[in-house]
Amino acid sequence: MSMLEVKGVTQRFGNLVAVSDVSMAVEKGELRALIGPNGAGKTTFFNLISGFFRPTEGQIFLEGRDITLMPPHARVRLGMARTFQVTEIFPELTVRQNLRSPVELALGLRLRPWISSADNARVKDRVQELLEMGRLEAHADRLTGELSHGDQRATEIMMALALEPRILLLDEPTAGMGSHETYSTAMLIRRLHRQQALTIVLVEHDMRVIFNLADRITVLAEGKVLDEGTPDEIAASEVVQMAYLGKAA
Ligand SMILES: Nc1ncnc2c1ncn2[C@@H]1O[C@H](COP(=O)(O)OP(=O)(O)OP(=O)(O)O)[C@@H](O)[C@H]1O
Repeated sequence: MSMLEVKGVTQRFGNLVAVSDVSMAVEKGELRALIGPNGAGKTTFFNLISGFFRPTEGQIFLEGRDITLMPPHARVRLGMARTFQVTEIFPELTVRQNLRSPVELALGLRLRPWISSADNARVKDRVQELLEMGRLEAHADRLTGELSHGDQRATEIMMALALEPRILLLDEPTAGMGSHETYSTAMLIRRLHRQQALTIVLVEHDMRVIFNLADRITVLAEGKVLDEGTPDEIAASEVVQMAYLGKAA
């Protein structure tokens, strides 16, 4: 059974068909990249997967369960976590404080009026583990808003990971970064993918990141799947070169 299966999904906005009859299956432990020119429908498709939009047509399954009509928070409970193009951290909190809430949520402690010292120790240990995994220990007690763009993004990715997702959706994780930060963010994603055997779907514009990280690539153009395959297959694909890279094969 696939981790994520999208069947014939269409999203219309009035007369505009942003996503048109798209199907895609992502297997457990796979890192799938979604690429396509501007306006191809990548963000819309991501919003459909994570539940921010309900498709006009089609169905979406998470580990065989129909989640098409499920709101985002219910998908989170089933193990789907997402980061956004614009980082969603609390800049006035430290990195450690930012990580605490999703850890409490994952441990089922979020709505408790008080937390026992044993539970508090569990939260602290898990936060520490996430800081280490994200290579953020040195910044743990700094205000997140004062960190570099790359470290803020790493914090956000670790906040998503704190929810112990089975599938992680990353929306342009290297957007707005210089080459050094892009590289370290790509390495973080690779480490998490390998060490945690995590299924990841990412939308990304940076071709080096995509071709270095992805197991498979789905290319969208004008709302449709233009091609799908391994990085080598996509690099050699004539339709992709014609439509996406804008040059003759
Ligand atoms: N909420 C909306 N209402 C109306 N039209 C929308 C909406 N969201 C997206 N669109 C349109 O749907 C099409 C696909 O947009 P989308 O943002 O999904 O593409 P994209 O591949 O993510 O582009 P980019 O790479 O520029 O982010 C575009 O023509 C866009 O203008």
